Amino acid sequence: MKVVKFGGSSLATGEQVAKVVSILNADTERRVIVTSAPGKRNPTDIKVTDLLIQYAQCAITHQETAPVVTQILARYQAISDYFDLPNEVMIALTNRLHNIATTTFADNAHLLATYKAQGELLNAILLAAILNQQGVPAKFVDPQTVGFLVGGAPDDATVLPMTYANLARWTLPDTRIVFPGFFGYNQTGDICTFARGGSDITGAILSRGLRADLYENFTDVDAIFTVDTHIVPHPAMITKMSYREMRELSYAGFSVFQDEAIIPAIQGQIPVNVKNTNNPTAPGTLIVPEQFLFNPANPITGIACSDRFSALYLHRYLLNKEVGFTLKLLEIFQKYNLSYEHIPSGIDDLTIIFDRSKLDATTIHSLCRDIRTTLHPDYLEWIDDYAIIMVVGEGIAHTIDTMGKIIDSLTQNNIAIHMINQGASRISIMIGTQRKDAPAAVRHIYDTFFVKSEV
Ligand SMILES: Nc1ncnc2c1ncn2[C@@H]1O[C@H](COP(=O)(O)OP(=O)(O)O)[C@@H](O)[C@H]1O
Ligand SMILES: N[C@@H](CC(=O)OP(=O)(O)O)C(=O)O
Repeated sequence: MKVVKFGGSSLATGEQVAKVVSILNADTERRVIVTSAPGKRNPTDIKVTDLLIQYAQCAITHQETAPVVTQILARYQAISDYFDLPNEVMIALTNRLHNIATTTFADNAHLLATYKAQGELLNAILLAAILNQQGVPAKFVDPQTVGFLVGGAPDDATVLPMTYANLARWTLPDTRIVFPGFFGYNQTGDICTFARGGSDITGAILSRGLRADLYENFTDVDAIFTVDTHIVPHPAMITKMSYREMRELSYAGFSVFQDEAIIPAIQGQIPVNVKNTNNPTAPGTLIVPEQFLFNPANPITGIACSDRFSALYLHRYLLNKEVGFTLKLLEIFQKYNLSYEHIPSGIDDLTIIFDRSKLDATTIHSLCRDIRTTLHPDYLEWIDDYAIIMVVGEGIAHTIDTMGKIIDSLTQNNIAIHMINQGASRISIMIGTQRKDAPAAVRHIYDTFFVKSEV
């Protein structure tokens, strides 16, 4: 049995949904289908999830909601019209979208989560109707009815362990299942969503819970590329990679697969196949456990780059001899309810790397003030202009010259390295640079390890 997730790009229009129907028709093992909300139809389009956020914001601020509701419904109507579905389907979707406006929520965070989740929910109802009309018996399943339970923040949920027990008890019907991605229910029955891109997580949870043979993740590219195509045009494709390579690369910028989604797949040892809805016979990228031989000719699988980080640099002589310095620092972070991403350190220096999206200017200001007064560093600098490049490959642990080659490729091209750290995982090397230097740095590293690209 396969769990198949279709991303927003695969469900954005009637034409795309028709491709989804053929993909399902081509393989009866594709039993559990996870939907995203309709995504962008062109680069300037707005995803339905973003329209739903606007809808929620209008509701919270008591502004008129009719224009955005019309825009959202038009997206589903266009798909419904493509298949000439009976009116009842759109009436049901319209009622659901209007009904949430009359629901009472514990707070605005829960309101926002419920509004956002409608994108995948309505799309799952619509897709089930389309499949039935196209002769593929299918049933919409609400996550609540099978005990798909989550905890944590309403907009950043995590799956509860009992979900797996609930899924193990579920006997799948003979029809296909259409299951909305991106959200679950907490134990008080409120909708909570995963982080953005989280339909990938739903697919991985279902794959593990239902012990699928394969988790197919359909998107709009033939495979996962070795590097961002905006930086290197026509890069090499990754045919096979390990779970932990995917985890590191998605964390550092490969947005094609949500970075938390690999975890349930690892726990269940479910292989993941990223494939293209627009070219379904292409083999795509297979993500599997690490027990396969790496290519000795190239230890690198991919190079990711992200500028969503900031760094706090601290210098104090004899830091290495001072007991409790890092503990006090971590206590300050705890006071601010702040998690950090990495802490590379030297004898007298410490750099703490944060996810910039979790911090505002006021917090940064008072955090730095607290550190100065509590820890008296000789030098403290907040570095907003920070990019991280992650060079990832199972082969890194088996070679001795990879780090040297990376450093050479950057220094020979006058790119200043602010931080370099061979990850504790032994399969990644992290490099901090100024943001402006990051794309060129990625290109030079790529050209060192892969066939030179056309620029
Ligand atoms: N290394 C990479 N390989 C392939 N695609 C990538 C990579 N990094 C980022 N992407 C982007 O991920 C997109 C697919 O992910 P996403 O937009 O979430 O798709 P979906 O709508 O299917 O969920 C691709 O169109 C591409 O722009
Ligand atoms: N629709 C949600 C969840 C998701 O996974 O979407 P997509 O499959 O289009 O990345 C979002 O936009 O975040």
